Order: sequence, then structure tokens, then C-alpha cells
Amino acid sequence: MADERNNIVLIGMPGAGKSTIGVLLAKQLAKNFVDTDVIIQSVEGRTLQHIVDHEGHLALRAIEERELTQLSLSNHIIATGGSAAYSERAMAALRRNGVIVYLKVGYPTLARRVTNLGSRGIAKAAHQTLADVFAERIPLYEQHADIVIDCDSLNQEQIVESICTALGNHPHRQ
Ligand SMILES: Nc1ncnc2c1ncn2[C@@H]1O[C@H](COP(=O)(O)OP(=O)(O)O)[C@@H](O)[C@H]1O
Ligand SMILES: O=C(O)C1=C[C@@H](OP(=O)(O)O)[C@@H](O)[C@H](O)C1
Ligand SMILES: [Mg+2]
Repeated sequence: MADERNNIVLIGMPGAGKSTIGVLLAKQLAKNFVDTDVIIQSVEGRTLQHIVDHEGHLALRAIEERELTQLSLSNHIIATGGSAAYSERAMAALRRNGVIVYLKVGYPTLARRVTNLGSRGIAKAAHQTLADVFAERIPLYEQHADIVIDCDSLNQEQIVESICTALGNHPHRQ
């Protein structure tokens, strides 16, 4: 049976480029775009960092899981937050109508980009470093990905092009 999933779901570490690439990809493919961080903040009426500070990182993950499993979207590019991959339920829901694309970026690049670890709203325990989070999550992103894009040496336009090429070779219908 043909694979007719028509959303494209971007996953990967904070700083990988999901939000930035997502909107460019939406323009390229004439699809809609949502950033699930923006949905969460809008529903909650507060920032992600506020949720982490007042209720803890596990509360943010629970809210994220709730919002991701409730999404009902068609023909969208969906930029997720870096912590989406912790939830099997959320990833299964996203996969129902979406091809999962992992924007893979190495640790040195991420360390250069993510300089505001304490204020960016990352869903991690207070003692965890970026390196700890990286080590914990890489297997999850690899596990959930339908397509992996190696982004390290590519600019944004090249990443969009690589995703489009990979989607063209993937057995789903856009
Ligand atoms: N291919 C790229 N090359 C260089 N910088 C990039 C690239 N993609 C994204 N960035 C930059 O990295 C930062 C994080 O991007 P963002 O889209 O917010 O990532 P995410 O949503 O995955 O956390 C932004 O400053 C963005 O401009
Ligand atoms: O990696 C994380 O734990 C998170 C990353 C953020 O999004 P980006 O991945 O877009 O930075 C945001 O979803 C949330 O604060 C949790
Ligand atoms: Mg983002």
C-alpha cells in the first residue's frame, strides 16, 4: 500500500535547526508550518522556561506529550522541540501522518550554537550538561527517524535541498 503520510516532522537536538529549516522547507514544498514550542507556549500562556522553572522539566515533557498527541494536522512541516523524542506516544502519533526527519548535528556545532542552556527552556534536569543531554538523546533520535540528514557541513539551503532529495527517494507521497 502507498505511504501517504503528508506531514514532515523535524526532530533533533536543540540548536539543530528544526525551527529555522522548518519554515524554509514549508516555503519550498508549499506546505504549512507549525512549531510545536509555539503551540505549547500559546496553549499554556507562558514560556517553556517558565514551565521548567516552576513545575520542572518533567512537567514540560508531559505538556509536550499531551500537545503532540492531540495534533491533527495535514500537509504541514512540524518543527518539534528537542525533547519530543522522549515520548513514544507522541512520536507514534506524529508518525501516523508524518515522515520523521532527524536533523543530525554533531556536538561541537551544537555547543557553539546553544550558549543559553539555562534560559532556553530545555527539558533537562538541572545538573545535566549539554553533553549529557546529547548522549542521552542521540539513540532516541536515531530510533525514531525515517530519514537522517547530516547537517554539520551544510548551510540552510543545502539542508532544505537534502531533505527534499531524501523525501523524493522515500516511499511516501508528498
Ligand atoms: N545549517 C545551519 N548553519 C548554521 N546555523 C544554523 C543552521 N541551521 C540553524 N542555524 C542556527 O542555529 C540556531 C538554532 O536554530 P533553531 O532553528 O532555533 O534550532 P532548533 O529549533 O532545532 O532548536 C539559530 O541561530 C539558527 O540560525
Ligand atoms: O530540547 C529540549 O529539551 C527542548 C527544546 C526546545 O526546543 P528546540 O529544540 O526548538 O530548541 C523546547 O522544545 C523545549 O524547551 C525543550
Ligand atoms: Mg525550535
